[in-house]
Amino acid sequence: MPEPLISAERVEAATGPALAVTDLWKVFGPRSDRVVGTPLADLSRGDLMARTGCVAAVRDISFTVPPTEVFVVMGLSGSGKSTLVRCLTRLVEPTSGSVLVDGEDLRAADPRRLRDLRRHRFAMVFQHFGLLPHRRVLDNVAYGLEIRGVGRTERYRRAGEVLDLVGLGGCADLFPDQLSGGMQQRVGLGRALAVDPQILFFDEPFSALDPLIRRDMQNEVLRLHHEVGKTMIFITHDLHEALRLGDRILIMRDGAAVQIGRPDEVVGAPADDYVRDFVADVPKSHVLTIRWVMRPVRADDPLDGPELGAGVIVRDAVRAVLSSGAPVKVVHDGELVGMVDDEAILRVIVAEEP
Ligand SMILES: Nc1ncnc2c1ncn2[C@@H]1O[C@H](COP(=O)(O)OP(=O)(O)OP(=O)(O)O)[C@@H](O)[C@H]1O
Repeated sequence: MPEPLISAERVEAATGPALAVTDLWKVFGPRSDRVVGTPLADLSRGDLMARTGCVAAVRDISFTVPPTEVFVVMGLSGSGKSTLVRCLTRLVEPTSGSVLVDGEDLRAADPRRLRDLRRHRFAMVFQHFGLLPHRRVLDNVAYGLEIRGVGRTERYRRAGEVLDLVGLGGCADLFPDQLSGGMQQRVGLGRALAVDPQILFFDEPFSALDPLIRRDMQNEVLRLHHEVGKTMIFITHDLHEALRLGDRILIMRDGAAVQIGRPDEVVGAPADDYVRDFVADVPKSHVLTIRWVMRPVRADDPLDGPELGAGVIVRDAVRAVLSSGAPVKVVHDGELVGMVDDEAILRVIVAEEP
């Protein structure tokens, strides 16, 4: 029987985190193994370089990613995003720390096991699509299955299914250079999805696309995520992309994690001035939930007005709040947790006026 696009057993088996990263370091340079655990590790990047010639590309990072989460790693150029994500598949060897994939210690995997994991559990989507120019779109999508030894009929069947999923149903027989950049990246997405990976890694996949196509592709990722429910690790240097796609965002600076949080947490409670500056221009009403603008319930509050969930985005609550005669009740898990009135909503909207 052909494998389904998403294997149900795997979803059920994945009860723990899909990925657990603890105290991860990557130091490049001479005698890089002599930095972590010594006072050198506390030096700034510049001082460490001056003293030892080493770069701490990833500094003591820990996080876990539950199954099906979209986890975004965001930071400026040189902040260590690519190195971090490469450590998660051991394309770069971590200097210290641990990486567990579905509970399995990745650093303990021998080369054979590592190859197996890369073929069966991980898939990558890169900025430069990495398509095989002399192969048809269908063969490009089927490539990972071919490497796995899946028979021709089955891999074409599966590749055809995935092409439909990524909106390229009519393009199977074309060659990559007959497609636009956005379509080529859809092929890249299809190729990654075809192998039914446990974790999909995206390394700045849309940076080379123009803004409209880029937005299209972001929507495509959201749609596909909704349909296939994969765990996704997505690198970007674009805050807006991070806020649109991420269930949670890890913000990196000079190799370290400055903040890890949901988009509303990053915008509503920036961890420091660096993050505050980053999010200063974000339209708050597009990201903050009403939890961030509600006030405590007062004894004299009328409780017969409408109610909204605490997770509703402010922008989506404007009409309900402004058209209600009474303050709107904010509920979470069936409990009344606060009230939102016109004033709170208008304060957010007015603050966005240029
Ligand atoms: N192989 C390497 N050898 C030495 N230093 C490296 C190596 N790879 C990366 N670095 C350094 O590590 C730091 C982090 O680089 P990394 O590429 O991970 O950052 P990034 O946030 O992904 O940046 P970009 O968005 O420009 O790719 C940089 O200072 C970089 O010069």
